[in-house]
Amino acid sequence: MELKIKEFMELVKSRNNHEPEFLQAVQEVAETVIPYIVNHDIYHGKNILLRMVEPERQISFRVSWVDDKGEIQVNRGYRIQMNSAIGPYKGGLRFHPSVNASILKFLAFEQVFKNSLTTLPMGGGKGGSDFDPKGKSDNEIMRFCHAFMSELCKHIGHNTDVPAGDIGVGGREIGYMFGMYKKLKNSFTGVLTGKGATWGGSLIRPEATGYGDVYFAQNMLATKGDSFEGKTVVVSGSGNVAQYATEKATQLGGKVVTLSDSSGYIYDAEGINAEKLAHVMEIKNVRRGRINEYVEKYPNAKFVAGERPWSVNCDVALPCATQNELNGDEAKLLVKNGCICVAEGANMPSTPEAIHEFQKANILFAPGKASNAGGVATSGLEMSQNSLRLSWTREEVDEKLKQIMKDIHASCVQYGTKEDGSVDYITGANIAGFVKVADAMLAQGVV
Ligand SMILES: NC(=O)C1=CN([C@@H]2O[C@H](COP(=O)(O)OP(=O)(O)OC[C@H]3O[C@@H](n4cnc5c(N)ncnc54)[C@H](OP(=O)(O)O)[C@@H]3O)[C@@H](O)[C@H]2O)C=CC1
Ligand SMILES: O=C(O)CCC(=O)C(=O)O
Repeated sequence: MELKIKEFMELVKSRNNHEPEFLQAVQEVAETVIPYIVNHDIYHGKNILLRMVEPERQISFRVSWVDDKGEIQVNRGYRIQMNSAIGPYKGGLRFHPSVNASILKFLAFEQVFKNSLTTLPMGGGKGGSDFDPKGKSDNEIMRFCHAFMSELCKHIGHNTDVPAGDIGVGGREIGYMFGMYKKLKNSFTGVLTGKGATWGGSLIRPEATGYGDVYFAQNMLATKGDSFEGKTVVVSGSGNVAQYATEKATQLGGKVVTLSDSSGYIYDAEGINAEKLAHVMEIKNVRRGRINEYVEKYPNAKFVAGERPWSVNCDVALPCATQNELNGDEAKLLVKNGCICVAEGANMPSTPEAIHEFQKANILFAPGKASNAGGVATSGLEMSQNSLRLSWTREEVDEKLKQIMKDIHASCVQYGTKEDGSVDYITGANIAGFVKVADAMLAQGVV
């Protein structure tokens, strides 16, 4: 078996040698899915996984725009259309200076499995740009989004590829991109999700990734007869996912004591309650400031510059910032300090060494492709509402989201339960995600 995995990875490496994040994501899937393929004759001789690691289409394009000083700026835009076996390509757009083909391919690859897990008919894709939104004026953001969409619009469509937000892309950016798409195509369609509630968006979509992450952790804790009540929770990030994970964990009786951004983390031993979270949202979503501003209003809290929050004692950890933000040593520290549950809100935030530590300690660990799938699932619900030309209430969407997270948890349990009765959520998520896509690919032949 190890030889098969090694041979497969050597082939993937030879084609994608300079893409470490992509190789990391593929390695994790290969280790869990190849043994499953070996034991299931229907997949033999079909090279399904080899087909799945090759994007169906990879688009890269120039984005030229004019900044407030009148200077011409050039960025690179991308869309990776990874797999459309079970539905139109679906996945977010990331605007961050670190964006490159490796990062977007890892995200698009994971998206294929995640979207399959949601139970909804969505293929996988991802895109974005190396554009840095930090410090840009609102007009500069608008001009960039318009320029980006003036090319992307040629490659997407409500039945072809439906992008959404990710790091650096929220409601504001989706609005500007939607406006340009509509103008260029002269057509009002559900081509993007994460739209405003009055122009085709779904209620609960802004909350969905963070809420879904907490619902997933709630399901994991329930397998041990446990809950969020009275738990100390460490959250990283302070963007969309972190904010709503904090809100839901608090509503369920947990006490969230940290949030972070790329400059460091804040620690508030008294807990980040609803009022304090509203202040974080004001700092981050309105003033677009830094997390250290929190301690100006709440001086009992402290700001730790240049560090991540994983040394803080907790019962539950929710990494909600970015990939590879939690390493092996930090995982060891979390376990040593009593953490019993880690549910990834971000995509691939734990390094392979960190995952190894969590698995060695046999604590509850959920990979992002399962635990953060609530965001894209609610995007799927937004697409359904757009097709029906209807809007569901908050309660209706939240109920559907809860049920989807429960179903994803059940799929992980179905495919990931080990002989000793514990659940390997990585194996469960990868195999459950794989089976649906692979079966569709088999049915559709070699295309
Ligand atoms: N939005 C969604 O619906 C979904 C998002 N995700 C994933 O969740 C994660 C967070 O996304 P989201 O909340 O939407 O993004 P936001 O842009 O709203 O927030 C990102 C947060 O992560 C921090 N961050 C980003 N890059 C780094 C870095 N290199 N080092 C430290 N901190 C960093 C940011 O800090 P700073 O401002 O300093 O950069 C910010 O606090 C990502 O991994 C994303 O792929 C997954 C599923 C759906
Ligand atoms: O809602 C979507 O389509 C995208 C969400 C996303 O990018 C993700 O799940 O990582």
